[in-house]
Amino acid sequence: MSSHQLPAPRSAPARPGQAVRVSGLVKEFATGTRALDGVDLEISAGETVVLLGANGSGKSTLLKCLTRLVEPTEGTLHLLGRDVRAAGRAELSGLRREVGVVFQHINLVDQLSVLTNVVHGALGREHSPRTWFAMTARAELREEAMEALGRVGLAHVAGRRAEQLSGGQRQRVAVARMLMQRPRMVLADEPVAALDPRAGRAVMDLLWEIAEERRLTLVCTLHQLPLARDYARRVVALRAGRVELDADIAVLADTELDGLYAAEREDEGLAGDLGTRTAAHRATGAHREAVDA
Ligand SMILES: Nc1ncnc2c1ncn2[C@@H]1O[C@H](COP(=O)(O)OP(=O)(O)OP(=O)(O)O)[C@@H](O)[C@H]1O
Repeated sequence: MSSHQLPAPRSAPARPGQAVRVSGLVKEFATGTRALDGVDLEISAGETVVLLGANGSGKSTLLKCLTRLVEPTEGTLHLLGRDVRAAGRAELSGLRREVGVVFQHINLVDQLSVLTNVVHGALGREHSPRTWFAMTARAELREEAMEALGRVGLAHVAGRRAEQLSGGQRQRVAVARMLMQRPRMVLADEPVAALDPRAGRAVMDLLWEIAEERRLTLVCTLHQLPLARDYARRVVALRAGRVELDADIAVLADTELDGLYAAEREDEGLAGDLGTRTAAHRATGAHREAVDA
């Protein structure tokens, strides 16, 4: 542990039905950048949340801290009912298996077939050590992978090499691979940033439909406000490592959403308005719909 990392304080366990419970989360990188500066956030199991905020506001760092891909500096962190900061290596690996990730940069293995890439999504589920080749040969996994490819509308490209696919198809294959993990929760970090509008919407449709079908908790960072309008219900916005807004998007004016991307020097007035709005929503509980897992 580096000198600026404090031990995790003991905290009350997460409530049943709660997927994420973050309190006072701080991440200070070795460079001195305080990417997260006291984030408090609760997400119910089965809830979908869109994370907004300007470049550098801390969205990716927050997602990475949730599974300790980035080690938090301070604060408490519960995910799927477990104390993430107290988790040992085995518990953390188990937790990561339950969390599917979809990133902007799609890391398929180009030289392998689409089907093989999808089969490899089951790697984390395998308890006995197996080689990739042995796994790929297993009929039941290939069948399940074909079903996952069917779910994302790409069964017809199963035999092609991944390098032959378009960006939109690759991202849908990444979703199929993530399904093989049988996750309880999905973290999507700008999943459509590199895609054209039509392909982007196809991927967003898939993520939202799958989350609903399987009652998955979904946390998705986005930069495109029109997409946030069309898909989000609850939005959480970060600014400079803090939660600036946590509200039902339906009640937010376009100017309020645009304001999240305003230059720092314009922050004062807008932050005041948004803070008030956030507090009002918290008070009524209107921003959150609990769905028991
Ligand atoms: N590994 C790192 N080392 C040092 N600083 C980092 C590291 N990763 C991120 N940062 C810094 O932390 C801050 C938050 O970055 P982060 O990537 O979380 O923001 P973001 O909201 O996801 O941005 P974007 O929308 O551009 O992806 C930025 O100032 C960034 O430069």
